[in-house]
Amino acid sequence: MCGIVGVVSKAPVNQLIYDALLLLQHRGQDAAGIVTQQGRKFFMHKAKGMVRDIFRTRNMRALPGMCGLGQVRYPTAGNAFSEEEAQPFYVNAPFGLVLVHNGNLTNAKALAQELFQTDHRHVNTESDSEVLLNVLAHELEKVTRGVTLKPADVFAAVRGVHKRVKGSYAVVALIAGHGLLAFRDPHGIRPLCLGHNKDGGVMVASESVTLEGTGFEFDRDLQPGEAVFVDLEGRQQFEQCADQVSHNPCIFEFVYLARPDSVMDGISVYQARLNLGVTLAKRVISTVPPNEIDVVIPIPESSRPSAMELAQLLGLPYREGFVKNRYVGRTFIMPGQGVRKKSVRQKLNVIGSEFKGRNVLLVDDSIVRGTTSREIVQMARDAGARKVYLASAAPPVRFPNVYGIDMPTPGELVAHGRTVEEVREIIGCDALIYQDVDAMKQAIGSLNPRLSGFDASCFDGVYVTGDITPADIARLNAGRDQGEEGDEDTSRLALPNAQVA
Ligand SMILES: O=P(O)(O)OC[C@H]1O[C@H](OP(=O)(O)OP(=O)(O)O)[C@H](O)[C@@H]1O
Ligand SMILES: NC(=O)CC[C@H](N)C(=O)O
Ligand SMILES: [Mg+2]
Repeated sequence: MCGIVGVVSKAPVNQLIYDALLLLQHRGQDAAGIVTQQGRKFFMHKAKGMVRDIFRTRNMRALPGMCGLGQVRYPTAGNAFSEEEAQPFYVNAPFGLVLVHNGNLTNAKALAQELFQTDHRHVNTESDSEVLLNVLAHELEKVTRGVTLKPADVFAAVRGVHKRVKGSYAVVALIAGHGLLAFRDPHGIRPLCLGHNKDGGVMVASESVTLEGTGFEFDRDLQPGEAVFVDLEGRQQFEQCADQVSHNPCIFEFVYLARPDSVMDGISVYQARLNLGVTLAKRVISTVPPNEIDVVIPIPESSRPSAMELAQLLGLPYREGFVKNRYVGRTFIMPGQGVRKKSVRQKLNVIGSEFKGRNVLLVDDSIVRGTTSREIVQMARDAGARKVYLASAAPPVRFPNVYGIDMPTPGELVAHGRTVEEVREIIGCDALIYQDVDAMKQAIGSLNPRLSGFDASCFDGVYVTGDITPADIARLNAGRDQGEEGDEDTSRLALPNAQVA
């Protein structure tokens, strides 16, 4: 999951896109970039790091124009350390195109070959997003003649993209001198919504909080397979460009990725997390009698709504036992296990008095590699807790994700091939309570019965785009360079977060 945004406005957009990217920072901490367009010319600045570190005043001044797009990157393909794989990507023909992408293509390797051999296009990085841009460029080239461009041509090109590309993709692109294009994959796995402001501006963004936080009004989510073309006057045209669609948003967005103040595909992320707390409370009762629990403590940040609701239902006190250092970013989306492990201790510290002599129920939104839980349980014990119980608002993460969440190999998932009891032993808690897969789907799905279902592949192993084989997973993972503990690169990557202070 990355965060993407695009704007067509009647005023300069550089500051607006910067502000939008700050509101999307939780979706990607590794790199960021902005492109603006003035006349037929694009202006770009992109680099590794957090938004605040990348854009200095001189960079902002060099981004003129009244339309543009931006991205914050959380790498799930190619090389996490390569500055060249930061987005946006640019190709010069046809017209001049720039693109930002949230998602992950599952056939990027085959497409890259095809682009080279058949379409005679050169892809210069390992990024699937650069492949996607070149497929779009090729499809656009096929349907256009001369230098004029009609929305119908753009939609025909998106049709071509849907036919060739597999996986998940929410996309925003600029076509030089013509306008902004945005589209969503036919399963609607990754989010994308649209809004307007009172000055005639149009914005597309990954999350509704981006619109709200920048003075835009939310109009609607883009539908799976649908594309919108916004010309430079702000006129919008929509078209369904996929032959077959289903609506299966990624359930992990509601569990962890998105901000709780966003509404996605008709579902309030906050309400989804409250509902998960309700169903988790039922699981807790059947495992640990509530009178054996003295206090419920959330593991900040994302678990708070679920923990709060759970505590209220069980009639238990809800207390803050961990203080988060706000200058350390989200640990799960950091590349490299070494950085992640170190960051949990840097990020969270105990308030000892909440633990001493008590039986505590810690609540997290999810347990993925177990990095956070292992450290946290030990910290609770060191602070004098008598019993440490742990509850997860999501079910065990047992399968790799191929749609834009960085959990590519089964081996790194603490619950893969293990029973709950085996995971409990590894984490070192006295009882481990997981959410149930169907209860999770019901808790969130009940908030929008019109959905076809969810992509819940990391929990149930069902891949909504069709069968993903172990060979596909191995192929998608090959070439990933995420660094290992002690790598020079990984320690370097920890710096931007520390420097934000
Ligand atoms: O089992 P793990 O591999 O450790 O991953 C799961 C943890 O990572 C996330 O926290 P993170 O610190 O990224 O973000 P948050 O502050 O939003 O909770 C998530 O909320 C869990 O706490
Ligand atoms: N998580 C994402 O959406 C990442 C987009 C793209 N696959 C990249 O690695 O840059
Ligand atoms: Mg967390």
